[in-house]
Amino acid sequence: MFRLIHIAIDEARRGMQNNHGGPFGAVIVKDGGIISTAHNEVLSSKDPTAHAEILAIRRASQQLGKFDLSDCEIFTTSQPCPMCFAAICWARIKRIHYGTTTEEVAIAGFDDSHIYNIIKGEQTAEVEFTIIQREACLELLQEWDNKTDKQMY
Ligand SMILES: Nc1ccnc(=O)[nH]1
Repeated sequence: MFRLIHIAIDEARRGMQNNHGGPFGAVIVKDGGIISTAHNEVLSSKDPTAHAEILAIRRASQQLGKFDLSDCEIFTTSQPCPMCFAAICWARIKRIHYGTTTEEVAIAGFDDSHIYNIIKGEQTAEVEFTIIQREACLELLQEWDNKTDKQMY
């Protein structure tokens, strides 16, 4: 348990020292064995979605050859941001072990809490939403619904 979070911390530190991104690391574990490790690579990969948890999920899925990680747990140095939490939900990971909280991460300059507040309806997003071509997009959904060989995930 402690060993696994320390692997995430070491990974985060390595990424931070190499200027790959912020101080974040993650490890995905199955039956006590490490499936993947990752650190934040937002800066080095110029990818705003390259959070440690996202990269760890991608690598674990590749490693295990499946998108369902319900038999895995994630160890992450900080409480996942809403994007990563959503990715963890899509991956069906059932247990998150984290070190620092969203509030502590915000103090370090990484403010996930405002996104959580937007989702909770406590703050308005600085993003505009407009609905366009709803009928055409509904048609697309209907096509999926009618598809007989679809694979749900
Ligand atoms: N929990 C996290 C916050 C920000 N970036 C990350 O990679 N991870």
